Amino acid sequence: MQVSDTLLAELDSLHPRQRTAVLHDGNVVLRAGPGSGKTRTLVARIAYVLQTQISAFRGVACITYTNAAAEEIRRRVLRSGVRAEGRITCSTVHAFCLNEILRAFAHLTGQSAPQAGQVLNKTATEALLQRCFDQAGIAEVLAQHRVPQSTRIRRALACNENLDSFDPREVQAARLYEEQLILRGEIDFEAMVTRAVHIVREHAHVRDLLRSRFPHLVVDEYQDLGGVLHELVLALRDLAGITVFAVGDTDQSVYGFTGADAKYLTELAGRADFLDLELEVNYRSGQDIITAAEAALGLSRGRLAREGAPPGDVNLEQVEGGLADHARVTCDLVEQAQNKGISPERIAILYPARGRLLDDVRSELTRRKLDFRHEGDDKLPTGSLSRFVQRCASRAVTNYQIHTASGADRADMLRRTQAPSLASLARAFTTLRTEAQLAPSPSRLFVPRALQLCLDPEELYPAEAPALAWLEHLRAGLALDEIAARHPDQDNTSSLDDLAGLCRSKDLLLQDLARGEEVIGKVLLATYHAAKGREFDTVILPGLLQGLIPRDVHSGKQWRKPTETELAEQRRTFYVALTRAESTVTMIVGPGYETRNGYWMSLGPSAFVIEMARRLFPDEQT
Ligand SMILES: Nc1ncnc2c1ncn2[C@@H]1O[C@H](COP(=O)(O)OP(=O)(O)OP(=O)(O)O)[C@@H](O)[C@H]1O
Repeated sequence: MQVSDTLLAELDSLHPRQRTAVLHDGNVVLRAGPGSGKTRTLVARIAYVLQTQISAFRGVACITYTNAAAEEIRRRVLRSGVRAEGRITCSTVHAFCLNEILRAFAHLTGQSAPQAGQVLNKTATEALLQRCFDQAGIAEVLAQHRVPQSTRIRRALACNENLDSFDPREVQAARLYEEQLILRGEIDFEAMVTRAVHIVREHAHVRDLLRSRFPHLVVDEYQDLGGVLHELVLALRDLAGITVFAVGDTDQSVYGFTGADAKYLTELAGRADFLDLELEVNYRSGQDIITAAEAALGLSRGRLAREGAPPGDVNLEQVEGGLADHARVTCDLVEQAQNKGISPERIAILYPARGRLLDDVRSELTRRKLDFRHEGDDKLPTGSLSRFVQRCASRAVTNYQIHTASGADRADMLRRTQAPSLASLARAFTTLRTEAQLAPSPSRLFVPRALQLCLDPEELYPAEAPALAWLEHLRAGLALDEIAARHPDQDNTSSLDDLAGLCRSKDLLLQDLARGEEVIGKVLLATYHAAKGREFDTVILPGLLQGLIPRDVHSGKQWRKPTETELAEQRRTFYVALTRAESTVTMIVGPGYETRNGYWMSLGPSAFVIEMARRLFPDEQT
């Protein structure tokens, strides 16, 4: 089979080791540091496999940590000139297990696929867990504060791991919870994976069907996925014979609190049937940034910047007062960067956790009229129906922009557009209807036609149009309420009403619904965790103060000092934040901070920054 020119050019531009990973005829583990091109290699691998290794009737399954990452990878594969629509299934592990295993094969295993409202949402999950906590006699802590811990226990149970380190009452609550799910015929996120593993292990014909549909499986951010996913990958590899391509970085493992463990990546890499490759070049950051980040991590990985890359700037700003000073300096730095011509979306302000620091930075940005987007504000409802609406909004905005552009720009915009295609929206719509067990549409053309009417630029819904009117149009045009009422995912049941409520109360514009669109022209304000996998020209890290990072951990009852393991994980999140920067990273330290209750904590700069400085400048007094 022939390789397209775009893919050939991409293969040519890769480092020989990246290329080896793409072309290897077998399982691969690619372990590499930040900015080393893991995602780029993964995208090239998917494109290469689709184009040359498998027939047009088969596809590649790609598992990512977030929906946003899944969408980004899908887009990048489509841009590589590969005819992949319908052949690439990019989703989170939960969506993969639910849609591609449980829903797809439930009927072959004597079980029924989840019915209306049987896939629990967050609120229902917490309520059920609370009942199990009550039954297990845990009165001193609310279950909603122990969800990550319960997840860890459930994962350990599913993998038959040692449970001695857990509170036996919480283990009992987790067991009760599992029993309740089965009794009630319900399923939640965690159970999707364990049940999928069970089905794959127990049913040979399911394995055969999975292998013929997806002879290749690609997994991103392997270090952040827990033991159950690892079991699934091993079952797909060893029992179903699916070829696996996994990428990850043990130094960027930051979800240990939910049971993720980088040891699974190491284990996979140690297997004889996997080619274990490492990449050493960091294509993102200058050498000074790389060296500083490794000093912060406390591990000398010896990674190198690409040849000829400027060294980058690593700055330390010291303020005299509290968090208001951090906010002021942060905004000064944003203004200076913008004055140098750096576009707002290439600047990120990253913070360790919500609290007064975030409040102060937010108010100062607003006061100075600096346009920013805080990830976490105005959160749109979760769930596949809400996501579908957002993707339609993205298409509608893009349609309008293309429609109103001049002839020459139009061709360029069509080439560069990241909005989902009509075909992929039609497919997502059909999937939603099928999942809701609604009759198929009257004709093959009905869906694209109905969608086109809702997204038609002649309707003149520009990016700045009020989102509510557009949403009502879409709801009616595609009878979305019918889906909401019958869909198994509780997340979908009220999401249309919730979306409409948000549009009304916050006067949202169409561009606010269009995923990704709103990032343009705005500085990003996000947590270290949310910045994972992304890159910016300039990164500003305010609030590097002892007590904020590293910070105490809430154990459900009270605050306590982090354990060694938790401390190491917090250090890795700081490392992740530092390594997002291409040219400049500025750390802001000071004598202390005031809490939301008004107490002054004078604990000085973060120990992570002090340790980093000591490693970088061993002869100087810090
Ligand atoms: N061979 C290469 N030549 C030039 N640039 C490259 C190469 N490989 C990757 N890059 C660029 O380096 C940057 C980082 O790549 P990518 O996001 O794939 O890295 P990553 O390993 O996934 O990073 P992280 O783990 O930090 O998320 C991107 O801008 C990418 O285009």
